[in-house]
Amino acid sequence: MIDTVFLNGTVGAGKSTIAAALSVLMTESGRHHAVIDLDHIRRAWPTPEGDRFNHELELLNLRDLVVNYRNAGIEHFVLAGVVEQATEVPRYEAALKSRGLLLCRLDTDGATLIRRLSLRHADNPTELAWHLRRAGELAAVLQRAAIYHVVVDASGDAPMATAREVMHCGSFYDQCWATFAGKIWHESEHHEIQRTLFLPRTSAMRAHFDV
Ligand SMILES: Nc1ncnc2c1ncn2[C@@H]1O[C@H](COP(=O)(O)OS(=O)(=O)O)[C@@H](OP(=O)(O)O)[C@H]1O
Ligand SMILES: Nc1ncnc2c1ncn2[C@@H]1O[C@H](COP(=O)(O)OP(=O)(O)O)[C@@H](O)[C@H]1O
Repeated sequence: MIDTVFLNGTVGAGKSTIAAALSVLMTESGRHHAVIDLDHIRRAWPTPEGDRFNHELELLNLRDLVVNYRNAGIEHFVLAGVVEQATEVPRYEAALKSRGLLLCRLDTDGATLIRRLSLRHADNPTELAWHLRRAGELAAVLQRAAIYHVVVDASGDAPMATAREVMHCGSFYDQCWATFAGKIWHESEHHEIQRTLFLPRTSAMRAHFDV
């Protein structure tokens, strides 16, 4: 059973924005949940050598936060962050004590990414240049790694619509989680499974998750 949605994606893809929109949907459907923006719990300086994004500190912080959230009755988590390698997924699951983590990659087209980042970093050209460069670099890394359960297009201007699409996908995977035991599909397998399993998605998901 899925209790966590991890929004993965390149810099500026819309992870934080869609996480906030998912929180609205989860509130409306009565799910006790917490949103954790992983950027916020790894921001510290200096960073250890060989871990420029403070990944290890992020996982330690996550583990401790989750204890508090769970003690407070939280059962579902929405994470916004970056997973570059499949080997990191079980580490997140362990930190969260998750019974099912849906890894959702948000894809945003290049022109939209540039527009969003240019707005977000309008006051700092150095920051803008860093984020634009890293956005392209990380998008390529994530494409190559091809680790996800679902990919959702986040180029649109309506975050709630994108969040609904994520929820629909989550519902679909919830229904076949026992069969696939959370397996993350690589690109080739994914297309095969999409052909056979994505067909009942619309009606099954809508019935379950529509808000
Ligand atoms: N591997 C990996 N792990 C974590 N984060 C990653 C990674 N690669 C890139 N990013 C993205 O880098 C962006 C820079 O983060 P910050 O501006 O917070 O700077 S800093 O990391 O604190 O120095 C920030 O971009 P945004 O997603 O736009 O916020 C991070 O998400
Ligand atoms: N659907 C959207 N429509 C319009 N602007 C968006 C949308 N999604 C994100 N943005 C804007 O784009 C920028 C990057 O989004 P953000 O959620 O911060 O991405 P990430 O967390 O992946 O870096 C932000 O300034 C945000 O307000």
